[in-house]
Amino acid sequence: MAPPHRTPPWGISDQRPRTAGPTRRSLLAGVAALGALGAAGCSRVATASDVKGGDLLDRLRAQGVARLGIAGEVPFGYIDKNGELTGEAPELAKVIFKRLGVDRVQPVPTEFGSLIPGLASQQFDVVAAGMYINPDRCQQVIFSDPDYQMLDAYIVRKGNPLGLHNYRDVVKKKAKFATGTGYAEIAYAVEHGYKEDDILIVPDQVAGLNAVESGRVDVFAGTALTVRDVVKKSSKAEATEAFAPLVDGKPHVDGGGFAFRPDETNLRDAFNVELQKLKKSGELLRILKPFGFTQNEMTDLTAKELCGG
Ligand SMILES: CC1=N[C@H](C(=O)O)[C@@H](O)CN1
Repeated sequence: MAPPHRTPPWGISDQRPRTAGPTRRSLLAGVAALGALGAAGCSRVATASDVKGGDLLDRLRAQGVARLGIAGEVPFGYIDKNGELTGEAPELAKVIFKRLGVDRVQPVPTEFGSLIPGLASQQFDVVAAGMYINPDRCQQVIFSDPDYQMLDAYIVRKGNPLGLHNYRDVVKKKAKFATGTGYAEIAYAVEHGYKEDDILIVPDQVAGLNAVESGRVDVFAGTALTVRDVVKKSSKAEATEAFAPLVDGKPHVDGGGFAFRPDETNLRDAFNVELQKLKKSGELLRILKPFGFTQNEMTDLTAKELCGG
């Protein structure tokens, strides 16, 4: 097999004709021209390479694009049937990044459980998947304030034959339980006494629906909006009423937001300022409404509160 093509280091064993690339003289002329522009008082838009390694927001502005980690979950972040990036989180991110001077966003799809590792390993700049903000995740990433609040629901077989309405029912009735990779619902089931090794972890809500329809499991847990959406086309399964899982014995309402790498506080803070403006003006609800969000999902909770103070 031929070895992969490598660009040789500049000037060393470069086989291209010398006329193809810039000569030392033309490079110096370019530098001189830029200097002259500066001296004449003309400003130049910074390019990505100018701000390499600096503040992420400066870099994104220079690049003109922010990469969003999404998990193919309707209605939070997904590619629609026309191949377009959409969902509550990407649509909100588009508006906020534009206001921050970043013209475009670009999707990087992955599984939900790979969002935090993908963010940490620079696969994307921000997680825009409606991720719930909780103390465990706050050890690994920093969050914007939540843009919505949410309850959970289950996918069950039509008629809900085992009568599963919350995690206590699941444990009591020894139901076969599934949820998605990396989902917060794993910890909720465990908190209620379900053995972690007995949980079937599937890649996403569509696989969860299939598992319920085929009888491999009795129940799949997800956000109320995710579950409601995915059962729409099923003749064999339905969504339960939304409910609040118990955390430390008390009903818990989740809040979802955007996750950033721990040292990107500048970007997170700038993002929060714009998010708060959208909350105040009511634009936030207008952006989220097409995805099934209502006034009930609007929240004043903060990331600090959800991270545990
Ligand atoms: C939007 C979303 N939130 C939950 C979580 O953050 O774990 C999971 O249900 C996966 N999807």
